[in-house]
Amino acid sequence: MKTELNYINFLYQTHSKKEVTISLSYQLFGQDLFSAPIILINHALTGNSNVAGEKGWWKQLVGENQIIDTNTYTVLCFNIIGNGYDDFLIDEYEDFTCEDIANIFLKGLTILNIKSLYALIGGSLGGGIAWEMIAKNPTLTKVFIPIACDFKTHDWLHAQCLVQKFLLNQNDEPLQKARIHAMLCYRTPDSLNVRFQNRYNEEKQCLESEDWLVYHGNALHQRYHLEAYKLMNHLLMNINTDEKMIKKIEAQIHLISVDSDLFFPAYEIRMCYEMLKRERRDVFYHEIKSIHGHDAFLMEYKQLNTIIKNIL
Ligand SMILES: CC(=O)SCCNC(=O)CCNC(=O)[C@H](O)C(C)(C)COP(=O)(O)OP(=O)(O)OC[C@H]1O[C@@H](n2cnc3c(N)ncnc32)[C@H](O)[C@@H]1OP(=O)(O)O
Ligand SMILES: N[C@@H](CCO)C(=O)O
Repeated sequence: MKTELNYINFLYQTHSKKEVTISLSYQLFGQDLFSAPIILINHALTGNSNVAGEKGWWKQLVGENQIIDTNTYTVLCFNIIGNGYDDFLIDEYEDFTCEDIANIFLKGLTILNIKSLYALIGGSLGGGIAWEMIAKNPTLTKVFIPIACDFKTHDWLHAQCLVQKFLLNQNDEPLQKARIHAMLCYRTPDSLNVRFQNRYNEEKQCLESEDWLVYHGNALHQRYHLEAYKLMNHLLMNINTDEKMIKKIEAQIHLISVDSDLFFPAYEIRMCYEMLKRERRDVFYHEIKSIHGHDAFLMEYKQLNTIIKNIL
């Protein structure tokens, strides 16, 4: 399996009219390019191009003999520029929109000479970027699987990202505090209450739920850059795919929601399904049942794997 980082360099003008030199990094897994069907996976908020293998963030889904089987497919994953995984960070993060990232990924595909994909899959923010990509190129892929995301950011998600922005722009442990707030949006009251049952950690003199939140704040602080988190939050806050264009998408579309997702509520994704269904036949809706909320797409692998196995 190939896991080294590769780079594509080009000039790009952002929607805000800034000329930037882009060094788009990516990883390939599985079969050699052009020898097998290509699946592009767009990573989620704090993910990266390392989707499979020992440290792969989606190794429960992608890899040898996994549902997205690298014995069968070429799996390609770009890093959202500025995510820091390739040591590249962006200070002026508000120069970029989700549409820019979609343009940059599409340009990357063109430079790699990839004219079409077998499947385009994205989770959360990665799914939002995938929506923007496919709206710009409706014939890009045969199968489109956006997971726990929608083609636009709705008000409640925008509001939570605004709180994230406030936390990220203050000086007292900005990344840790923002992550703690975000964890509450990725989960649900039931997820925490059922799991922790008000248990108290005598040694640490706090509730176990508090210790868990603090752990996740510190864990992200150790593995992630503040600048990258500001950018990802800004992108999540501004998914805004042109609704007229999504009706032109030619792919078979499989929308996957989580019934308890607070970020991208299942009813919003069902509304998108119903809108698309009025125009066409090959659109399908799947729902993960979980008490865990948005992060269920990183936890409920039995369900996710069954859904994706039946699609591919
Ligand atoms: C696309 C992407 O999301 S990128 C990468 C995947 N995402 C992340 O890593 C984001 C951060 N991680 C998470 O949100 C979660 O770990 C998930 C969604 C991957 C899994 O959630 P859960 O099943 O609830 O796992 P949980 O948060 O309890 O534990 C994860 C790890 O933290 C550790 N941990 C959790 N709470 C504590 C604590 N209070 N003290 C010490 N360690 C802790 C666990 O031991 C576990 O370690 P392990 O991975 O070495 O086994
Ligand atoms: N919890 C995941 C998904 C958020 O959408 C992450 O940190 O990337």
